[in-house]
Amino acid sequence: MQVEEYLNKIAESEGTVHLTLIDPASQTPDQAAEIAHAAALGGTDAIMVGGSTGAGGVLLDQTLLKIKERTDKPTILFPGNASGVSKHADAIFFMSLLNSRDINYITTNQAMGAPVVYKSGIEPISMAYIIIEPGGTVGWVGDAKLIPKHKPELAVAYALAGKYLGMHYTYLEAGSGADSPVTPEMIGAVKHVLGDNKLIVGGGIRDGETAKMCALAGADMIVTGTILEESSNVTAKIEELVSAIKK
Ligand SMILES: CC(C)=CCC/C(C)=C/CC/C(C)=C/CC/C(C)=C/COP(=O)(O)OP(=O)(O)O
Ligand SMILES: O=P(O)(O)OC[C@@H](O)CO
Ligand SMILES: [Mg+2]
Repeated sequence: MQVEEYLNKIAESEGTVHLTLIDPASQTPDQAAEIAHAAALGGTDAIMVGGSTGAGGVLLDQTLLKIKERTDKPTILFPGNASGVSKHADAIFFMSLLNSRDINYITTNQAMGAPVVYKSGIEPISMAYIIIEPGGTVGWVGDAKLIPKHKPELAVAYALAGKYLGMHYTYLEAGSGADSPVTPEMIGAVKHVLGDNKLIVGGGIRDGETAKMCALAGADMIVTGTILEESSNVTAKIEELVSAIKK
């Protein structure tokens, strides 16, 4: 089954998907594989692999190969640029940073990466990637015109643009390690206009309560990365997050 279909079925049947983000630049490939294995034991639905700086090439390939040895969960590339493409993944969030000022993050990296995706046969999942205040590393690297935290109507405008451009998924990104996630108001307003299109929320989600708030507000999928890099018991942390968001 295609990864996009797999994720949609979980969102529709279990309420919300949990996605584990692993940044290849944050640990060795073996350590990344252990995190992925522990996350799978905790009930995560898929493993996203990507980072905004230095997460491409051999390190990315090795990280994906080691993860594949330790879990059968699908691996989905979360690319920081065209070097974030690898044939060793199952799928790629083929994303455009819609509120970027820099064409390289709107279409150029995508055009440079597309032939590699085509040749590798990995599954592209189209995505509108929208950066919300504070934005973190990705907001700086992607030169985003940050959407104010308390202006849901601006996020709605970009989400609708992505939908009308044919992008299947919409990602509201507060930035890795953000001190607080996107607000429930913004999540609800965006999900309302998306209808069946899936909404992903990530950035600053550290516990089950916050994840539940995002899910109840309308998020179809929740991403956590930093908290797992910092956690001494990844399986327990994932169990906390998953039990909070599943029906
Ligand atoms: C589809 C293709 C081939 C490329 C898309 C390229 C785009 C649009 C990238 C968006 C901008 C960007 C830099 C995205 C990176 C996404 C990501 C992995 C963010 C998390 O970055 P971390 O490296 O974890 O942040 P910290 O360094 O703060 O932990
Ligand atoms: O690292 P955290 O804060 O969990 O954010 C996950 C993802 O949204 C980062 O791009
Ligand atoms: Mg990171």
